[in-house]
Amino acid sequence: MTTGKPLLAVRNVKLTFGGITAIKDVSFEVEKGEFFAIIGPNGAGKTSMLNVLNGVYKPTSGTVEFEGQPLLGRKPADIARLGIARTFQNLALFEEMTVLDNVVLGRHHFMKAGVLSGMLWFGRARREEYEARRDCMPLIELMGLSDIRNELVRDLPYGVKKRIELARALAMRPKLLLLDEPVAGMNGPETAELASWVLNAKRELDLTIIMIEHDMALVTKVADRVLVLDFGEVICCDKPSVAVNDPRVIRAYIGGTDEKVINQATAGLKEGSASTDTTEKSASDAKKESVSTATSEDAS
Ligand SMILES: Nc1ncnc2c1ncn2[C@@H]1O[C@H](COP(=O)(O)OP(=O)(O)OP(=O)(O)O)[C@@H](O)[C@H]1O
Repeated sequence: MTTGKPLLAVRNVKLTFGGITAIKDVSFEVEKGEFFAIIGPNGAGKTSMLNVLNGVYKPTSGTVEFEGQPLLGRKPADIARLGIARTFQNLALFEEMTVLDNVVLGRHHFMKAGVLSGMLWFGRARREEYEARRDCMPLIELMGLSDIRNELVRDLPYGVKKRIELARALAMRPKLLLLDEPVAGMNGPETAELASWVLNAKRELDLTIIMIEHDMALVTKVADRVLVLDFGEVICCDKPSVAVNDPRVIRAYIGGTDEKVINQATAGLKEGSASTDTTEKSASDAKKESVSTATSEDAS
């Protein structure tokens, strides 16, 4: 983690939809290199916040700065060009295209010829497409997708599809990666595996990450800090080990004050922070796998 100016500064952001206030006066900063999580009960304003950060929603008031530059008023594509990429809760891959083609799509906002002529494969588009494919190969290797790069996405398991989506976001060469519930719908081993790929990519590509996630076990394992929202307000912003002990956080999750229920909820929240062994081991395995893949491809 670095000191000095934050990579991202969100100040006094408010967002309303008609009579509904989704975000109320939210402020926080994210340092370069941080793994920052946003959690909170359903309807707390997490997705709305992510949509503000990548320009889909324009807040009613407040400011957002990325590397000292104002983000508000910019279109999502401009924000992507500045270095903020995003994955989605629901898979948004092209099932009838190959793994490589899907990842290359992440490069298209850098290309001048446009997606359609790129697909039709002529003129400048042909050269740009070739360069985009070449640029994506190290990422394909880093994400352990080399062996299946020419397979159709529709034939692949869900966990691999999530990894492809991650690779496509990385193809945008982001400085800040926004992850929207990356392990939603996954079981324990699938979650641990995807977490290892995310941590591997973060380390290798020097990324800063903001992740929305309901899985507290994952949050406590990977996040440096966690912002807890409830009804659009910040109720805690601290290390996961501190957040899971904060009575406001526990109350927000269980919606009551009964001592016995709070103790049970506390135990549940803390479970995730008990050990980091599985994720760290998997991350190191993932790294080894990607390095060995790259080595064997180089040799052939
Ligand atoms: N486009 C919209 N139009 C109207 N209301 C919206 C819109 N988007 C979000 N909201 C409202 O804003 C509030 C916050 O929603 P948001 O989706 O950001 O919460 P969340 O924390 O991401 O919830 P979940 O965990 O269920 O995804 C909710 O009351 C929601 O109904």
